[in-house]
Amino acid sequence: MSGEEGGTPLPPGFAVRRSALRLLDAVLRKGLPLEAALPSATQSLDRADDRAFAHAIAAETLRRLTDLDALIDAATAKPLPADAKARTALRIALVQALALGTPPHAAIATVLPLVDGGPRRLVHGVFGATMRRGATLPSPPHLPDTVATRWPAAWVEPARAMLAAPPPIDLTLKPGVTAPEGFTLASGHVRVPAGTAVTALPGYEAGDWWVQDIAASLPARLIGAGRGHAIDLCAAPGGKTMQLAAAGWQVTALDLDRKRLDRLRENLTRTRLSARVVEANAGVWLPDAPADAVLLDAPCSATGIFRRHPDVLHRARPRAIANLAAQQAVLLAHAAEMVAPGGVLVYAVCSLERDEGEAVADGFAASGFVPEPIRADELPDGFVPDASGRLRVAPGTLAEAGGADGFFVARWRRSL
Ligand SMILES: C[S@@+](CC[C@H](N)C(=O)[O-])C[C@H]1O[C@@H](n2cnc3c(N)ncnc32)[C@H](O)[C@@H]1O
Repeated sequence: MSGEEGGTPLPPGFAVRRSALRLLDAVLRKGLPLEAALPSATQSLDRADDRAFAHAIAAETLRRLTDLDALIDAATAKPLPADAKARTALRIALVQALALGTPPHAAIATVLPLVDGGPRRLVHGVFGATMRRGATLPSPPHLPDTVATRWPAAWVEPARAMLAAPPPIDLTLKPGVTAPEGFTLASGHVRVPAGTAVTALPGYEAGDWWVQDIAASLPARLIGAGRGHAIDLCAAPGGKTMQLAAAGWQVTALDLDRKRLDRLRENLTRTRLSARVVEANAGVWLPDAPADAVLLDAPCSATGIFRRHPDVLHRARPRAIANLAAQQAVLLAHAAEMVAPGGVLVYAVCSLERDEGEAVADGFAASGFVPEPIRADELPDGFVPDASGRLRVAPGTLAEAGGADGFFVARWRRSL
């Protein structure tokens, strides 16, 4: 037994489920990223494997939330409120029994102490009825209705398929290094299978490469090689900074998050690359002299990385997207002030939301800037610019090779 509550012994494993419930509460009620909620939601768990299991339960629940809720709603006469503790407890019990291989008796016994009285009887009854009728979870999972109706219809089935499969891991290589064994989608790139322990791969200690989805490597690829000054705005943890430094630029890497900048510095140290690191707000800071290239990888809803972080599908609500879009427009206008005549400006977001991508680029109107259309021959096979020379990486891209994160990239040149 793992303790007592009100004189009743608690079953082993209860504390893990309580942490999973706290994680789901943090994401679904408070709108926090799952990763950010981990330290406080799992602080009562001493063992790393318990913390990892609580994380896995919460992540799988978020991946399958729409289908879990459909099972719960099918078994309740009156729908439970979205934020009812009984609904969250049921989600945790059902996801374990139907997706994570936990024996049903353990799945229910470990969540029942999360709820009292009537709700406890309800959780017990709904779980039992659902299991007795042999319910299963569909594969691939369904997207939340809000997302499925907001995204273009053609994205929905490819996105569901992406949600079903663990994503492969992409490595960006420093020029001239010997690549670890893997599949190559572009020059300077290797794809290794999902779940690979990357720190054990050859070249990790030597800093020959870093983890970066192929789509995330495109904004810096579209700046190319150069000898001048490049400013990487919103740079941490430094994937694009390392690309630019490896491509010959003198890089200024700026971010306002000190902890993420520490990770950027660690990444530079491991890869033996260099950049000037600045802790500042990209909406306020200005360089001493304008730069030859400015890359703005703006803060966004991150819906493009939903297959690694399914919480984004539930946190990207319309108001949050509108607020981010307003912030992105301000940051882009300020970034333009940092570009020297003749220099290049690249805007990128790992978002699948039109409002954060195409609409922000449409609204950019700094004088002296002309669009520099992205050409198909600048992109790895499988990526195609749109008719106006901007790049939308949508669900379904590279589907046969394991997919790619969602991204939007636009490019301008300062003519004067
Ligand atoms: C999409 S992530 C950047 C990923 C990074 N470019 C890379 O390739 O590794 C967005 C970053 O923006 C930073 N950020 C958010 N608002 C900012 C602001 N106003 N000024 C500077 N950095 C900001 C966040 O701390 C976060 O590190």
